[in-house]
Amino acid sequence: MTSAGARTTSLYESDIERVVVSEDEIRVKTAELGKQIAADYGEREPLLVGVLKGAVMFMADFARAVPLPTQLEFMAVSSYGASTSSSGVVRILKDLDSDIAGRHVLVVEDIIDSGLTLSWLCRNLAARNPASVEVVALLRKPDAIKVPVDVRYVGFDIPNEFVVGYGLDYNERYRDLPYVGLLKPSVYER
Ligand SMILES: O=P(O)(O)OC[C@H]1O[C@H](OP(=O)(O)OP(=O)(O)O)[C@H](O)[C@@H]1O
Ligand code: HPA
Ligand SMILES: [Mg+2]
Repeated sequence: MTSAGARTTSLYESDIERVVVSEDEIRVKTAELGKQIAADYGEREPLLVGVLKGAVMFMADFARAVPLPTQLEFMAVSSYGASTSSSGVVRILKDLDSDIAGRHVLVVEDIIDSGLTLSWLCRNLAARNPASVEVVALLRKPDAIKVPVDVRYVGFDIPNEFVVGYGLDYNERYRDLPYVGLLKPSVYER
């Protein structure tokens, strides 16, 4: 029987130039980050804040890779819309369901590109009086950063190219691709 991952891969194959971070690399790194964070937090119970929609796959896998009791919250923000570059204007589409005052907040993000989304979000969360705010991001583009963001945990530094998969979209497509891949420019130049 063909696995769901294999089916998704073959459906999108002609749109992907190359794999940037493979399924195996994501799995191994997520386990490493989970262990490291558990060691760093010790007795402190993190409140994971996943940033919808991009972080949904990483959040689901990461939450199960942290050998600590965690709680899950989600925020939805959008700065990209249907474009491949950030508008710089961040909108809250869905806010947290609970009060984070006194909590150890760990923001879970799929990617830091310009840094605009996270720098805005960290300021927004810090204003709610949490005990701490840290960030774990699966991907970061060091050459694209426009505003500095203090990120404690990063999975992979990647080149400054538009990638899709594992939660990351182009025009709401490819989020279900099981790896992170480089989208052929011909797809967004269509
Ligand atoms: O560092 P930046 O340049 O701000 O880019 C990173 C952000 O952009 C993407 O979200 P997007 O706004 O596209 O929403 P989505 O997660 O729903 O795709 C991504 O998921 C990050 O949240
Ligand atoms: O490279 C990217 N791909 C998809 N979504 C994104 N949001 C910021 N950067 C990216
Ligand atoms: Mg997006």
